[in-house]
Amino acid sequence: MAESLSASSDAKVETTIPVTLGKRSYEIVIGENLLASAALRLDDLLPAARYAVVSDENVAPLHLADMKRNLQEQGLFLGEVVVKPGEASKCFATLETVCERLLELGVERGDCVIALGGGVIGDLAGFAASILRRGVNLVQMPTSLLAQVDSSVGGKTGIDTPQGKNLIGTFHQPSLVLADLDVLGTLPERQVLAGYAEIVKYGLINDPEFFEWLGDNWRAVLSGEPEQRLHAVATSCKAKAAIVEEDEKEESGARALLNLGHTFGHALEAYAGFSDRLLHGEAIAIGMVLAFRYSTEQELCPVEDADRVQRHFDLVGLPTAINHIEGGGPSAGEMLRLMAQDKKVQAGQLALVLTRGIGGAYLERDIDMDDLTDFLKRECGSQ
Ligand SMILES: NC(=O)c1ccc[n+]([C@@H]2O[C@H](COP(=O)([O-])OP(=O)(O)OC[C@H]3O[C@@H](n4cnc5c(N)ncnc54)[C@H](O)[C@@H]3O)[C@@H](O)[C@H]2O)c1
Ligand SMILES: O=C(O)C(=O)C[C@@H](O)[C@H](O)[C@H](O)COP(=O)(O)O
Ligand SMILES: [Zn+2]
Repeated sequence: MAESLSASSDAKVETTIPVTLGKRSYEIVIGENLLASAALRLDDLLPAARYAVVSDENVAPLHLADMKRNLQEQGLFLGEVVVKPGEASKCFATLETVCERLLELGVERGDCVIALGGGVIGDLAGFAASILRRGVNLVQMPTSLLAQVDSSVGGKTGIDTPQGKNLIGTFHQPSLVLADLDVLGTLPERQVLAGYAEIVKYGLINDPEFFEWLGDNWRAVLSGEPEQRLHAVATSCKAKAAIVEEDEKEESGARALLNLGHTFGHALEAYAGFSDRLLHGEAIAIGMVLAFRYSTEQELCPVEDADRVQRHFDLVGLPTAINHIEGGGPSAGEMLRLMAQDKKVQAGQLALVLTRGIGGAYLERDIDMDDLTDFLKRECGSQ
């Protein structure tokens, strides 16, 4: 295991990963029992701040109490905003409710919003924090596997609109990420699998050894074996931190690699109405398989690699084809219309993260739209 583990005072393991971004640098702390002791860390980090927690109706009853009590004891707790769970909360209406409630609680410029939840809460509360009084502090306390390995790191915040995914948002880096592995114990199995898709993504982008390791250890990662879970979360966070450090605002193309599978996946999520019909991790599992299959058709990627990726997702129980979507998927035409909203589009030209094989992702701006249309007609099983 590559990450350095250190025993904290109560002999729990934890590892800290720095994200080095000049004045916006912060740490990702991954370990056990972190939420209960969060108040102490926060006091060291932002000594003058008070805290308002944004969470959802699933997470708050399970995981808010200890942290809230700690903060209350020190007179640092401003209050909580609890929204409905699920992707549908990443919308203007919920953003408005969250912002207004945070203002009513008296969150000031020097105060801090804590995002306690999955990626939906991280993106929504992060966005609210970035626009409230033109920007207040943010601490990410991710409670889903997906949020611990991806969404809590890197500063992308936002909401969805009917036009597409994450089309309204900001870059707003957190001051700290506290990924408490214990809280994953209450996460439903379907959500664990969805988070696993983003873990596999790091292997597929540029780390074939990690993909290999996941091939041997996926059961332990999914079932929550502490050593393997920690290794998977820490490897993912290190990989994401390195890319974000290189290209914080997705300008050079390096960060776009984190979008492997997402141009297809986001279009599928929009088609499914940003609902439980298709979770983000499920959509990007299908999207990554499509990116590999299209790369194979373009004679960029060995067919064995594309087959291996699909077999791995099939084996773990993630969807791997458009017709796996509950209720059916979009037509090729609908897919292309939704993909055209992707934020990587420049001068109307679609860009895709393609691959030369496992670990060989790259950003391709020269997409042959006839080839892509033919590919999608076959994948969608329709015009
Ligand atoms: N900002 C980024 O860089 C980034 C990266 C990846 C994904 N995302 C976004 O993240 C979102 C997906 O995140 P997600 O998969 O965490 O979804 P989510 O926030 O909807 O959480 C998944 C479900 O699990 C529940 N939950 C969360 N933690 C729990 C726990 N410990 N115990 C019990 N239930 C728990 C939630 O209430 C929800 O029902 C998408 O909107 C996606 O676009 C953002
Ligand atoms: O952090 C990034 O950069 C990513 O692309 C990570 C993705 O997993 C994540 O889903 C992100 O929200 C997608 O970003 P978007 O800019 O395509 O909306
Ligand atoms: Zn994603």
